[in-house]
Amino acid sequence: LSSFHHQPPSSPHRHRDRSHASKRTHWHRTSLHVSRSEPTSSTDNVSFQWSKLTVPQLKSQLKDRGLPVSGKKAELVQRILEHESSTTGAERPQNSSKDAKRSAFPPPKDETEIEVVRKEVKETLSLLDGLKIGGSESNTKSNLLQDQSFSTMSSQTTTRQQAQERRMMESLKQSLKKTQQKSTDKSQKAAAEQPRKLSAQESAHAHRVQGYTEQLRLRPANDLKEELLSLRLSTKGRKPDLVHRLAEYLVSHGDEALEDGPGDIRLPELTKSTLLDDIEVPVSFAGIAKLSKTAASALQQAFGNRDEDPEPTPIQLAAIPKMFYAQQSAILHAPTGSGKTVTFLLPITETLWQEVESKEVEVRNKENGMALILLPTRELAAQVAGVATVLAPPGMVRFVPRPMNLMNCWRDEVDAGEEFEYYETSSNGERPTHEKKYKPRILVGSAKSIAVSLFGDSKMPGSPTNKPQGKELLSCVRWLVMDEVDRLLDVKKSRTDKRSRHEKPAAMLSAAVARLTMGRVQVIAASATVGRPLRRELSRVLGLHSSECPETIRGDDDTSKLRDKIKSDEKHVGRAVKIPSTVRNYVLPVDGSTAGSLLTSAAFATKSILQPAKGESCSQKKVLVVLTRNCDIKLHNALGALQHFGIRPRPQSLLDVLEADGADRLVEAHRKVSRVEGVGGKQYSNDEGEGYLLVTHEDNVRGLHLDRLDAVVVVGRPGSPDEYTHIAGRTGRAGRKGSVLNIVSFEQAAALASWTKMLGVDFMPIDESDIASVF
Ligand SMILES: Nc1ncnc2c1ncn2[C@@H]1O[C@H](COP(=O)(O)OP(=O)(O)OP(=O)(O)O)[C@@H](O)[C@H]1O
Repeated sequence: LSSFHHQPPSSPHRHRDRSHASKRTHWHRTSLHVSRSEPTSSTDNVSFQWSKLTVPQLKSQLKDRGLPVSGKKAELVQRILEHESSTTGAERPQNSSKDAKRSAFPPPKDETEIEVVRKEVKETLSLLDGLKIGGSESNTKSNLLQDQSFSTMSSQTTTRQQAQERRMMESLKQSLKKTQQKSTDKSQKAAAEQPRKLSAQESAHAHRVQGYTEQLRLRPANDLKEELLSLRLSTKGRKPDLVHRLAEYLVSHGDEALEDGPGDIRLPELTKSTLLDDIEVPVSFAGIAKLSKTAASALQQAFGNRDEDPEPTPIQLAAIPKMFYAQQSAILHAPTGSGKTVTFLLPITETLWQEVESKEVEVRNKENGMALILLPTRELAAQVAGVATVLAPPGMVRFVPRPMNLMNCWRDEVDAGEEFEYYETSSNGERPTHEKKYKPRILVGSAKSIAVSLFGDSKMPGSPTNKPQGKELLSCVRWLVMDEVDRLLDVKKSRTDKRSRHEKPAAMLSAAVARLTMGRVQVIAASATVGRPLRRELSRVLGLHSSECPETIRGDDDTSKLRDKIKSDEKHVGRAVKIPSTVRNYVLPVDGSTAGSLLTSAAFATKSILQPAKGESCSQKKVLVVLTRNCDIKLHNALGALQHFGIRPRPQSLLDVLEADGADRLVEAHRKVSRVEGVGGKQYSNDEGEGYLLVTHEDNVRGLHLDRLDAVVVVGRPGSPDEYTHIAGRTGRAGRKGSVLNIVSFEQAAALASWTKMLGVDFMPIDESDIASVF
């Protein structure tokens, strides 16, 4: 033993020499066998041999030597080596059996060995378990695991057990080898079968699926699920499954599906109008809806000229047939000033004209179907009511300027009867017109006025309209229109945004209409800014599953190329609706972000824009100044400052201009500013050449049409890119040119520039001295 005390274990050729092992009664485990017959003097070899021991074995060795057992394996080995080398040279009582035992290559304790074996067995078993070896092995395993009381046995029993265990180990290893062999055989077989070549068609298919997969992988799983739902495909599985399912569908259903990029997967089957397939490509209003005489002449007068019929805008072309003939619900998504108002009004007014002219329809009052048109502001409601009045059968449009008893809409005029005759001073004031007038069928108002009229609010003890009558009224609704729908509903931009605790008036009204009509209502929503969150919210308030949300119909703004476009590609509809290309966007950065500095710059800039051209006594420009929420400037302060600078025409508040005492006067006043009278009837004299300067707040400009507006001066940065779209969209409407001048601080100018890509516009910096020449 003493000759071996510095010898580390040799390579563990287990059981090689059974007779030898059996002689060493205190060495039980093969893993620790050391061949005394092969001593080595090389230090490296010694270290190598020690390092072949497992950590528990090394620790046990250290313990035996009274050395610390902490540290990494290398440290343990090092510690033993150091100890061994120090003890080798040192004088020590060789005869002491205790020391001999300690310094000799250690006969480890039985327990340690047993622990080691147990660990090995466990590892092998788990390996086998992973390979799912059959019943006999698992039985062995359970037997083995049950038999765990090694440490308490006598050394003899332990030896016997260890021999038995060793045999089991051997058999387990054999099985392991066999299984491994089996699996390699299998994979070799599979590999041998593989080289079947894909046909050209199959590989093209695989290639296209791969292409789509790569694009779709970038989309969030929820978007993919939404698309799958809208296709009525299963949404089960993990994201790769969803991607593959969608990619397969897209490949088998045509490439148009991804024309707009994977960001907004649009599928031909869903966007294609089945109606348009049967109709010759229409380029006139008469082609897209059966026009009444009134509408035809109004549209001709407003949008046509002597030689040509009026052309519908892309959104009118895409949406009117679906809404009029197919009575389909829709979300109209088109740029500002693209004619969405006529798009949603025409299907309603033309259906009413048909009913009026039809002899079959007996009842011509609200029970036959009402239109409820909701707008975010009173002024916009007045504007829409003005257009509707021109297009609808006389008397059918009722504007709700403030909360009121809605039943008065009918009571005021006549208590009973289908229709009645009335005299109205014709618009040019020459002689009375003798016309039939019908009972109201179209209610137009701000969502708030109508909701308070029906449900009351915290300030009113009861609702102005009798509740059962209000319910009856809502159950008669056949068309529910929400213009500027993203403003009317509480649209959460992200899933983490919190919805306000109270429902918005439009949400309450739509939910009530959907409930009372049992979903038999044609919903038309419109805005220049429509996104997924809006569709989600709309589905929610209507009580629909997201797959049943009304189809989004889009129209781009290139009216001039309309005819060619439709002929070449009927299915294509532009994806992102952006600020019209006719609008130029300028930025005037201002030193300092205080209200005072912004206002002063705005006043100077407006004065420059309104400078009369050579030969003009006064400016003919039409300018709107919009005060954003974040500039924090009060309307009266802005008006005061502009007056102080002596700007001509005199600045006026937009709302004051539109404001009038009484509903009809409001509509009238609005007509004067907006020239919505252009749709039909006479032209109100708005002194073609005369310019104006209107000032208003960001919240009030949504949807308002100010005819021939040349420029919008935006003071401060609007709240969001969507808001900017709506503000800038007051100019450059219906194909006309327009300019927007943003008066912002340097920081805000940088923030504005970050919206460039999103809005699809270039913000051009401009110097104060260049404004007069550019505008
Ligand atoms: N087919 C047409 N041809 C020419 N002009 C049209 C046509 N249809 C509508 N217009 C005119 O375009 C202008 C803008 O229309 P409208 O107010 O409906 O825009 P909008 O799409 O509702 O815009 P916003 O999103 O700002 O509310 C109006 O003056 C309208 O009379």
